[in-house]
Amino acid sequence: MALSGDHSDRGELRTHESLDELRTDLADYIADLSEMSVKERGVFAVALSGGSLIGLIGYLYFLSYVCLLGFCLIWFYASGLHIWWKMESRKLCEAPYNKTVDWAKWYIFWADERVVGKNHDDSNYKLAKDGFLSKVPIVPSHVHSINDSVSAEQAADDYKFVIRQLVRTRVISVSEISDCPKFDLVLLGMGPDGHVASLFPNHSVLGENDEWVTFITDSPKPPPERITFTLPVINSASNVAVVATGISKAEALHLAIDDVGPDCPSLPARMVQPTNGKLVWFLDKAAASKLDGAQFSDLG
Ligand SMILES: O=C(O)[C@H](O)[C@@H](O)[C@H](O)[C@H](O)COP(=O)(O)O
Repeated sequence: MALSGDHSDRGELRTHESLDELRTDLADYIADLSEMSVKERGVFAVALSGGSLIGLIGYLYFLSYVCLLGFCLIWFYASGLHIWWKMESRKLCEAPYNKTVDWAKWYIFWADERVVGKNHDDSNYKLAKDGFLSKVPIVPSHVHSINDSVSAEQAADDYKFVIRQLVRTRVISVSEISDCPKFDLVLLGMGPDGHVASLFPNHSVLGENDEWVTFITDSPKPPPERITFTLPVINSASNVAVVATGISKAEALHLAIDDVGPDCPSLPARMVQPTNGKLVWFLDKAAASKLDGAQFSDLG
């Protein structure tokens, strides 16, 4: 059973009993936004991040290897668990969404990317391609990954250029308030330190207000070289979803969401505050365990 509630100005909280439930709710949420955006604008421009998020909308590639080893798969089927799993969980790349979502209208971007080759195991593009993009009929030319053959600085510049072209042609909308691109949806994970995209605590990049996309070469989470959307771009989106699961995220979520006074104003996850858009947090019970004051109500 999912619990949902608004948390003052920190957006809507959706806390789930299990990852299967979270997956299904996230898939419904994204499918609904896609439908609305295609109806209104004819397209759906979505920015992905890396990390466990992709495993929740698609598959984590390494799981295939595990299953290929045989034991897990045989046990899974022999025990009948697969029937329960199919009933409880729906992923965005599976039925019914693989048929009902208008994939041809999707445009894919990355809110952050590691500056490595596209075939490198650290690549967020590879993670998304293997686990999600290759499972649904998205038009290959609508997938905008970074230039992986140049420096981090150049890759950020090139990505800005690509985004600017697509803002001109209105594939990506533009914010009425700033001149920032306005993505229909920015999907973020959150690290145990409260980082989102590649915006890390106490990093100077948090103060970058002029650029749409910037780069870092000293990421505390490897690999060190990354490009990232800046806060003004994330906060100009029509919808921002932060997906965080597991007990390791609990303290950072408390600092990002609860009323903690002036203690944590510069925690990156707390700085996610869409100006005109909607912020939704997708959590499991472990991640939500240190939140206080949340008014939950049954989603039914
Ligand atoms: O490329 C990256 O490293 C990510 O974009 C990063 O921001 C990630 O989303 C968080 O670190 C959460 O990752 P987990 O969900 O795996 O903890």
